[in-house]
Amino acid sequence: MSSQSATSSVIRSAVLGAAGYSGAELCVLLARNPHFALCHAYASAGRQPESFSSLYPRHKGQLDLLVQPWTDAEIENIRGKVDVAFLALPHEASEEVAPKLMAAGIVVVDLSGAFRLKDPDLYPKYYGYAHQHPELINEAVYSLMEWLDQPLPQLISVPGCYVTAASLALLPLVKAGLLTDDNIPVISATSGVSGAGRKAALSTSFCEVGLNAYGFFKHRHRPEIEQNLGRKVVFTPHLGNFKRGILATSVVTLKAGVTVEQVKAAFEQAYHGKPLVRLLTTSPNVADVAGTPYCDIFWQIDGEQVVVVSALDNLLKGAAAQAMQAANVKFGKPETAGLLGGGVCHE
Ligand SMILES: NC(=O)C1=CN([C@@H]2O[C@H](COP(=O)(O)OP(=O)(O)OC[C@H]3O[C@@H](n4cnc5c(N)ncnc54)[C@H](OP(=O)(O)O)[C@@H]3O)[C@@H](O)[C@H]2O)C=CC1
Ligand SMILES: CC(=O)N[C@@H](CCC(=O)OP(=O)(O)O)C(=O)O
Repeated sequence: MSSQSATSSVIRSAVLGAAGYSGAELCVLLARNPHFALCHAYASAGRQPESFSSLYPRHKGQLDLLVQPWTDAEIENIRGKVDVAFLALPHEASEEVAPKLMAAGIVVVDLSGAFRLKDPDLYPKYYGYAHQHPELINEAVYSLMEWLDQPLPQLISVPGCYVTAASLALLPLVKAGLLTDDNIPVISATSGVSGAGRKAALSTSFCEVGLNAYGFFKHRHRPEIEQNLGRKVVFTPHLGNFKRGILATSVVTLKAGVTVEQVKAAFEQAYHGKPLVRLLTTSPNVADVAGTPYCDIFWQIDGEQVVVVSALDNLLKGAAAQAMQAANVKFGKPETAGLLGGGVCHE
Protein backbone atom coordinates (compact mmCIF):
# COMPACT_ATOMS: atom_id res chain seq x y z
CA MET A 1 0.00 0.00 0.00
CA SER A 2 1.33 3.45 -0.76
CA SER A 3 1.51 6.46 1.55
CA GLN A 4 -1.48 7.53 3.65
CA SER A 5 -2.19 11.09 4.84
CA ALA A 6 1.07 12.74 3.73
CA THR A 7 2.62 14.99 6.37
CA SER A 8 5.75 17.06 6.05
CA SER A 9 6.76 17.49 9.70
CA VAL A 10 8.98 15.17 11.69
CA ILE A 11 6.99 12.53 13.58
CA ARG A 12 7.66 12.63 17.31
CA SER A 13 7.89 9.13 18.72
CA ALA A 14 8.22 7.16 21.95
CA VAL A 15 9.24 3.54 22.44
CA LEU A 16 7.92 1.55 25.40
CA GLY A 17 9.97 -1.56 26.10
CA ALA A 18 13.07 0.14 24.70
CA ALA A 19 15.38 -1.91 26.92
CA GLY A 20 14.15 -5.15 25.33
CA TYR A 21 15.34 -6.65 22.08
CA SER A 22 12.62 -5.55 19.67
CA GLY A 23 12.16 -2.14 21.34
CA ALA A 24 15.90 -1.52 21.07
CA GLU A 25 15.82 -2.32 17.36
CA LEU A 26 13.00 0.20 16.98
CA CYS A 27 15.00 2.89 18.74
CA VAL A 28 17.83 2.33 16.26
CA LEU A 29 15.48 2.42 13.26
CA LEU A 30 13.74 5.58 14.49
CA ALA A 31 17.03 7.33 15.13
CA ARG A 32 18.08 6.44 11.56
CA ASN A 33 14.80 7.53 9.96
CA PRO A 34 14.95 11.18 8.84
CA HIS A 35 11.14 11.48 9.06
CA PHE A 36 10.94 10.47 12.74
CA ALA A 37 12.44 11.79 15.95
CA LEU A 38 12.94 9.43 18.86
CA CYS A 39 11.86 11.65 21.77
CA HIS A 40 11.30 9.17 24.63
CA ALA A 41 12.42 5.64 25.42
CA TYR A 42 11.02 3.68 28.35
CA ALA A 43 11.68 0.44 30.21
CA SER A 44 9.59 -1.07 33.02
CA ALA A 45 8.67 0.89 36.14
CA GLY A 46 11.12 -1.10 38.23
CA ARG A 47 14.21 -0.01 36.33
CA GLN A 48 16.42 3.00 37.13
CA PRO A 49 16.98 5.57 34.34
CA GLU A 50 19.91 4.41 32.21
CA SER A 51 21.31 5.53 28.88
CA PHE A 52 20.40 3.41 25.85
CA SER A 53 24.08 3.03 25.04
CA SER A 54 24.77 1.68 28.49
CA LEU A 55 22.11 -0.98 27.89
CA TYR A 56 23.43 -1.63 24.36
CA PRO A 57 27.11 -0.50 24.33
CA ARG A 58 27.55 -0.84 20.57
CA HIS A 59 25.49 2.37 20.24
CA LYS A 60 27.74 4.46 22.49
CA GLY A 61 28.22 7.90 21.02
CA GLN A 62 25.35 7.37 18.58
CA LEU A 63 22.28 6.73 20.72
CA ASP A 64 22.84 7.93 24.24
CA LEU A 65 19.33 9.05 25.16
CA LEU A 66 18.04 8.10 28.59
CA VAL A 67 15.75 5.08 28.91
CA GLN A 68 13.28 6.06 31.62
CA PRO A 69 11.04 3.89 33.79
CA TRP A 70 7.46 3.83 32.44
CA THR A 71 4.50 4.65 34.66
CA ASP A 72 1.09 5.82 33.47
CA ALA A 73 1.94 9.26 34.88
CA GLU A 74 4.19 9.66 31.81
CA ILE A 75 1.09 9.92 29.64
CA GLU A 76 0.51 13.48 30.84
CA ASN A 77 4.17 14.33 30.11
CA ILE A 78 3.95 13.17 26.50
CA ARG A 79 0.39 14.27 25.70
CA GLY A 80 0.57 16.69 22.77
CA LYS A 81 4.33 16.13 22.46
CA VAL A 82 4.38 12.66 20.94
CA ASP A 83 2.61 11.59 17.75
CA VAL A 84 3.23 7.85 17.92
CA ALA A 85 4.08 5.32 20.62
CA PHE A 86 5.58 1.95 19.74
CA LEU A 87 4.77 -0.77 22.28
CA ALA A 88 7.43 -3.49 22.50
CA LEU A 89 5.90 -4.87 25.69
CA PRO A 90 4.49 -8.15 27.00
CA HIS A 91 1.02 -8.74 25.52
CA GLU A 92 -0.97 -7.91 28.65
CA ALA A 93 1.03 -4.75 29.31
CA SER A 94 0.29 -3.58 25.73
CA GLU A 95 -3.38 -4.34 26.13
CA GLU A 96 -3.49 -2.21 29.27
CA VAL A 97 -1.49 0.81 28.11
CA ALA A 98 -2.73 1.09 24.51
CA PRO A 99 -6.19 2.55 25.32
CA LYS A 100 -4.63 5.10 27.68
CA LEU A 101 -2.23 6.33 25.01
CA MET A 102 -5.04 6.40 22.45
CA ALA A 103 -7.17 8.50 24.80
CA ALA A 104 -4.27 10.99 24.81
CA GLY A 105 -4.52 11.21 21.02
CA ILE A 106 -1.39 9.18 20.33
CA VAL A 107 -1.10 6.67 17.47
CA VAL A 108 -0.19 3.24 18.87
CA VAL A 109 1.90 0.72 16.97
CA ASP A 110 1.81 -2.46 19.03
CA LEU A 111 4.42 -5.17 18.47
CA SER A 112 2.81 -7.62 20.88
CA GLY A 113 0.02 -10.08 20.22
CA ALA A 114 -2.51 -8.08 22.25
CA PHE A 115 -4.66 -7.04 19.28
CA ARG A 116 -3.72 -9.52 16.56
CA LEU A 117 -6.44 -12.14 16.89
CA LYS A 118 -9.85 -10.97 15.72
CA ASP A 119 -11.67 -13.52 17.91
CA PRO A 120 -11.22 -12.45 21.55
CA ASP A 121 -12.33 -15.92 22.69
CA LEU A 122 -9.02 -17.32 21.42
CA TYR A 123 -6.98 -15.34 23.97
CA PRO A 124 -7.54 -17.61 27.00
CA LYS A 125 -6.52 -20.70 25.04
CA TYR A 126 -3.52 -19.31 23.17
CA TYR A 127 -2.35 -16.42 25.37
CA GLY A 128 -3.44 -17.68 28.77
CA TYR A 129 -5.57 -14.67 29.71
CA ALA A 130 -8.99 -13.22 28.93
CA HIS A 131 -8.96 -10.14 26.72
CA GLN A 132 -10.08 -6.99 28.56
CA HIS A 133 -10.60 -4.76 25.51
CA PRO A 134 -12.38 -6.71 22.76
CA GLU A 135 -13.67 -3.41 21.34
CA LEU A 136 -10.07 -2.43 20.52
CA ILE A 137 -9.52 -5.67 18.63
CA ASN A 138 -12.14 -4.42 16.16
CA GLU A 139 -10.48 -1.00 15.93
CA ALA A 140 -6.98 -2.35 15.33
CA VAL A 141 -5.70 -2.96 11.82
CA TYR A 142 -3.26 -5.84 11.38
CA SER A 143 -0.17 -4.64 9.54
CA LEU A 144 1.16 -7.50 7.43
CA MET A 145 2.38 -4.73 5.17
CA GLU A 146 2.77 -6.48 1.81
CA TRP A 147 -0.89 -7.58 2.07
CA LEU A 148 -2.38 -4.47 3.68
CA ASP A 149 -5.63 -3.52 1.94
CA GLN A 150 -7.07 -0.78 4.15
CA PRO A 151 -5.99 2.48 5.80
CA LEU A 152 -4.09 2.24 9.06
CA PRO A 153 -6.08 3.65 12.00
CA GLN A 154 -4.93 4.93 15.42
CA LEU A 155 -4.21 1.39 16.64
CA ILE A 156 -1.87 -0.73 14.51
CA SER A 157 -1.21 -4.36 15.40
CA VAL A 158 2.10 -5.66 14.06
CA PRO A 159 2.11 -9.38 13.08
CA GLY A 160 4.07 -12.05 14.92
CA CYS A 161 7.53 -13.03 13.76
CA TYR A 162 6.88 -16.67 12.78
CA VAL A 163 3.53 -15.53 11.36
CA THR A 164 5.16 -13.01 9.05
CA ALA A 165 7.56 -15.65 7.70
CA ALA A 166 4.80 -18.24 7.14
CA SER A 167 2.16 -15.83 5.81
CA LEU A 168 4.45 -14.10 3.32
CA ALA A 169 5.47 -17.57 2.09
CA LEU A 170 1.97 -18.96 1.61
CA LEU A 171 -0.37 -16.05 0.87
CA PRO A 172 0.62 -15.84 -2.83
CA LEU A 173 -0.55 -19.44 -3.34
CA VAL A 174 -3.66 -19.06 -1.16
CA LYS A 175 -4.79 -15.77 -2.73
CA ALA A 176 -4.22 -17.10 -6.25
CA GLY A 177 -6.50 -20.04 -5.39
CA LEU A 178 -3.83 -22.62 -6.21
CA LEU A 179 -4.15 -24.87 -3.13
CA THR A 180 -6.63 -27.71 -2.75
CA ASP A 181 -9.62 -26.56 -0.70
CA ASP A 182 -8.93 -29.06 2.09
CA ASN A 183 -5.14 -28.60 2.14
CA ILE A 184 -3.67 -28.04 5.60
CA PRO A 185 -0.27 -26.35 5.17
CA VAL A 186 2.46 -27.89 7.34
CA ILE A 187 4.81 -25.19 8.60
CA SER A 188 8.01 -25.86 10.55
CA ALA A 189 10.03 -22.86 11.60
CA THR A 190 13.22 -22.33 13.58
CA SER A 191 13.92 -19.14 15.48
CA GLY A 192 17.07 -17.71 16.98
CA VAL A 193 17.11 -17.17 20.73
CA SER A 194 16.38 -13.42 20.60
CA GLY A 195 12.81 -14.48 19.73
CA ALA A 196 12.33 -15.21 23.41
CA GLY A 197 13.30 -11.67 24.48
CA ARG A 198 16.16 -10.35 26.61
CA LYS A 199 14.98 -11.54 30.02
CA ALA A 200 16.93 -14.45 31.47
CA ALA A 201 15.40 -17.93 31.36
CA LEU A 202 16.96 -21.36 31.79
CA SER A 203 15.54 -22.68 28.50
CA THR A 204 17.26 -19.90 26.54
CA SER A 205 20.56 -19.79 28.39
CA PHE A 206 23.76 -20.40 26.42
CA CYS A 207 24.50 -23.90 27.71
CA GLU A 208 20.90 -25.13 27.34
CA VAL A 209 20.05 -24.14 23.77
CA GLY A 210 20.65 -26.71 21.03
CA LEU A 211 17.84 -27.37 18.54
CA ASN A 212 14.39 -28.39 19.76
CA ALA A 213 10.77 -28.21 18.72
CA TYR A 214 8.17 -26.81 21.11
CA GLY A 215 4.61 -25.49 21.33
CA PHE A 216 3.04 -28.40 19.40
CA PHE A 217 -0.44 -27.44 18.13
CA LYS A 218 -0.86 -24.78 20.83
CA HIS A 219 1.58 -21.99 19.95
CA ARG A 220 -0.18 -18.60 19.79
CA HIS A 221 1.07 -18.05 16.25
CA ARG A 222 -0.99 -20.96 14.95
CA PRO A 223 -4.38 -19.17 15.12
CA GLU A 224 -2.75 -16.01 13.78
CA ILE A 225 -1.42 -17.84 10.71
CA GLU A 226 -4.84 -19.50 10.30
CA GLN A 227 -6.52 -16.09 10.47
CA ASN A 228 -4.23 -14.79 7.70
CA LEU A 229 -4.54 -17.81 5.41
CA GLY A 230 -8.22 -18.53 6.07
CA ARG A 231 -7.49 -22.22 6.64
CA LYS A 232 -6.23 -24.62 9.30
CA VAL A 233 -2.48 -25.17 9.54
CA VAL A 234 -0.06 -27.38 11.43
CA PHE A 235 2.61 -25.09 12.84
CA THR A 236 5.65 -26.33 14.75
CA PRO A 237 8.17 -23.79 16.07
CA HIS A 238 11.76 -24.73 16.90
CA LEU A 239 14.45 -22.98 18.92
CA GLY A 240 17.91 -22.96 17.35
CA ASN A 241 21.31 -22.03 18.76
CA PHE A 242 21.79 -18.78 16.87
CA LYS A 243 21.01 -15.24 17.93
CA ARG A 244 18.58 -13.88 15.40
CA GLY A 245 16.59 -14.98 12.37
CA ILE A 246 13.77 -17.35 11.47
CA LEU A 247 13.79 -20.01 8.77
CA ALA A 248 10.31 -21.35 7.95
CA THR A 249 9.66 -24.36 5.72
CA SER A 250 6.06 -24.67 4.55
CA VAL A 251 4.66 -27.66 2.65
CA VAL A 252 1.39 -27.41 0.68
CA THR A 253 -0.58 -29.34 -1.95
CA LEU A 254 -1.64 -27.73 -5.22
CA LYS A 255 -4.94 -28.30 -7.00
CA ALA A 256 -4.63 -30.89 -9.75
CA GLY A 257 -3.38 -29.34 -12.99
CA VAL A 258 -1.74 -26.25 -11.46
CA THR A 259 1.47 -25.57 -13.39
CA VAL A 260 4.93 -24.35 -12.39
CA GLU A 261 4.22 -21.21 -14.42
CA GLN A 262 1.12 -20.46 -12.35
CA VAL A 263 3.07 -20.85 -9.12
CA LYS A 264 5.87 -18.61 -10.43
CA ALA A 265 3.36 -15.99 -11.55
CA ALA A 266 1.60 -16.04 -8.16
CA PHE A 267 4.82 -15.19 -6.32
CA GLU A 268 6.00 -12.63 -8.86
CA GLN A 269 2.66 -10.81 -8.97
CA ALA A 270 2.32 -10.83 -5.18
CA TYR A 271 5.69 -9.25 -4.56
CA HIS A 272 6.21 -7.08 -7.62
CA GLY A 273 7.05 -3.59 -6.29
CA LYS A 274 7.39 -4.86 -2.70
CA PRO A 275 10.95 -3.87 -1.79
CA LEU A 276 11.20 -5.82 1.47
CA VAL A 277 10.40 -9.23 -0.04
CA ARG A 278 13.12 -10.85 -2.13
CA LEU A 279 12.25 -13.86 -4.29
CA LEU A 280 15.31 -16.09 -4.48
CA THR A 281 16.38 -18.83 -6.87
CA THR A 282 18.37 -20.61 -4.14
CA SER A 283 17.29 -21.61 -0.64
CA PRO A 284 17.45 -18.72 1.85
CA ASN A 285 19.81 -18.59 4.80
CA VAL A 286 19.11 -16.76 8.07
CA ALA A 287 22.67 -15.43 7.90
CA ASP A 288 21.67 -13.42 4.83
CA VAL A 289 18.66 -11.74 6.45
CA ALA A 290 19.94 -11.24 10.01
CA GLY A 291 20.31 -7.50 10.56
CA THR A 292 18.21 -6.69 7.47
CA PRO A 293 14.52 -5.72 7.01
CA TYR A 294 13.97 -8.34 4.26
CA CYS A 295 11.98 -11.52 4.01
CA ASP A 296 13.64 -13.89 1.52
CA ILE A 297 11.40 -16.48 -0.18
CA PHE A 298 12.21 -19.53 -2.32
CA TRP A 299 9.99 -22.35 -3.57
CA GLN A 300 10.39 -25.78 -5.15
CA ILE A 301 7.71 -27.86 -6.79
CA ASP A 302 7.36 -31.59 -7.46
CA GLY A 303 4.04 -32.53 -9.06
CA GLU A 304 1.34 -31.27 -6.70
CA GLN A 305 3.69 -30.69 -3.76
CA VAL A 306 5.26 -27.29 -3.13
CA VAL A 307 7.87 -26.49 -0.48
CA VAL A 308 8.23 -22.78 0.30
CA VAL A 309 11.19 -21.62 2.38
CA SER A 310 11.17 -18.16 3.91
CA ALA A 311 13.71 -16.38 6.08
CA LEU A 312 13.65 -13.12 7.99
CA ASP A 313 15.15 -11.44 11.03
CA ASN A 314 12.66 -11.96 13.86
CA LEU A 315 13.60 -8.62 15.42
CA LEU A 316 13.36 -6.68 12.13
CA LYS A 317 10.91 -7.86 9.45
CA GLY A 318 9.42 -10.03 12.21
CA ALA A 319 9.00 -7.06 14.58
CA ALA A 320 10.68 -3.62 14.52
CA ALA A 321 11.17 -3.18 10.76
CA GLN A 322 7.59 -4.15 10.03
CA ALA A 323 6.46 -1.69 12.73
CA MET A 324 8.63 1.01 11.12
CA GLN A 325 7.18 0.14 7.70
CA ALA A 326 3.65 0.53 9.11
CA ALA A 327 4.43 3.83 10.82
CA ASN A 328 6.02 5.19 7.64
CA VAL A 329 2.83 4.41 5.73
CA LYS A 330 0.55 5.66 8.51
CA PHE A 331 2.27 9.05 8.50
CA GLY A 332 2.62 9.37 4.74
CA LYS A 333 6.37 8.75 4.58
CA PRO A 334 8.22 6.49 2.10
CA GLU A 335 7.49 2.92 3.16
CA THR A 336 11.15 1.92 3.52
CA ALA A 337 12.40 5.10 5.21
CA GLY A 338 14.88 4.18 7.93
CA LEU A 339 15.01 0.64 6.56
CA LEU A 340 16.63 0.86 3.12
CA GLY A 341 18.90 3.40 1.53
CA GLY A 342 19.34 5.48 4.66
CA GLY A 343 15.77 6.79 4.45
CA VAL A 344 16.10 8.13 0.91
CA CYS A 345 12.87 8.11 -1.05
CA HIS A 346 13.11 5.65 -3.97
CA GLU A 347 10.01 6.91 -5.79
N1 LIG B 1 11.71 -10.97 20.28
C1 LIG B 1 11.10 -11.13 19.10
O1 LIG B 1 11.65 -11.75 18.17
C2 LIG B 1 9.76 -10.55 18.87
C3 LIG B 1 9.01 -9.97 19.87
N2 LIG B 1 7.77 -9.49 19.61
C4 LIG B 1 6.93 -8.96 20.68
O2 LIG B 1 7.45 -7.73 21.13
C5 LIG B 1 7.21 -7.60 22.52
C6 LIG B 1 8.54 -7.41 23.21
O3 LIG B 1 9.33 -8.54 22.97
P1 LIG B 1 10.88 -8.58 23.26
O4 LIG B 1 11.54 -7.36 22.76
O5 LIG B 1 11.35 -9.89 22.79
O6 LIG B 1 10.86 -8.56 24.87
P2 LIG B 1 11.99 -8.23 25.94
O7 LIG B 1 11.72 -9.13 27.09
O8 LIG B 1 13.34 -8.27 25.32
O9 LIG B 1 11.65 -6.71 26.35
C7 LIG B 1 10.45 -6.34 26.95
C8 LIG B 1 10.49 -4.88 27.34
O10 LIG B 1 9.25 -4.52 27.93
C9 LIG B 1 9.48 -3.86 29.18
N3 LIG B 1 8.34 -4.12 30.07
C10 LIG B 1 7.93 -5.33 30.55
N4 LIG B 1 6.79 -5.19 31.26
C11 LIG B 1 6.47 -3.87 31.23
C12 LIG B 1 5.41 -3.09 31.75
N5 LIG B 1 4.42 -3.65 32.46
N6 LIG B 1 5.41 -1.76 31.53
C13 LIG B 1 6.39 -1.18 30.81
N7 LIG B 1 7.43 -1.86 30.28
C14 LIG B 1 7.47 -3.19 30.47
C15 LIG B 1 10.78 -4.47 29.68
O11 LIG B 1 11.35 -3.60 30.62
P3 LIG B 1 12.64 -4.04 31.49
O12 LIG B 1 13.77 -4.14 30.54
O13 LIG B 1 12.78 -2.93 32.46
O14 LIG B 1 12.29 -5.35 32.12
C16 LIG B 1 11.57 -4.56 28.38
O15 LIG B 1 12.17 -3.31 28.09
C17 LIG B 1 6.46 -8.88 22.96
O16 LIG B 1 5.10 -8.66 22.99
C18 LIG B 1 6.85 -9.87 21.90
O17 LIG B 1 5.85 -10.85 21.78
C19 LIG B 1 7.26 -9.47 18.34
C20 LIG B 1 7.95 -10.02 17.30
C21 LIG B 1 9.26 -10.64 17.50
C1 LIG C 1 12.12 -18.32 20.19
C2 LIG C 1 10.86 -17.85 20.89
O1 LIG C 1 10.65 -18.09 22.05
N1 LIG C 1 9.99 -17.18 20.14
C3 LIG C 1 8.75 -16.66 20.64
C4 LIG C 1 8.04 -15.98 19.53
C5 LIG C 1 8.54 -14.59 19.31
C6 LIG C 1 7.66 -13.54 19.88
O2 LIG C 1 8.05 -12.76 20.69
O3 LIG C 1 6.39 -13.65 19.51
P1 LIG C 1 5.53 -12.55 18.77
O4 LIG C 1 6.07 -12.46 17.40
O5 LIG C 1 4.17 -13.13 18.86
O6 LIG C 1 5.54 -11.28 19.47
C7 LIG C 1 7.82 -17.74 21.16
O7 LIG C 1 7.80 -18.83 20.64
O8 LIG C 1 7.02 -17.42 22.06
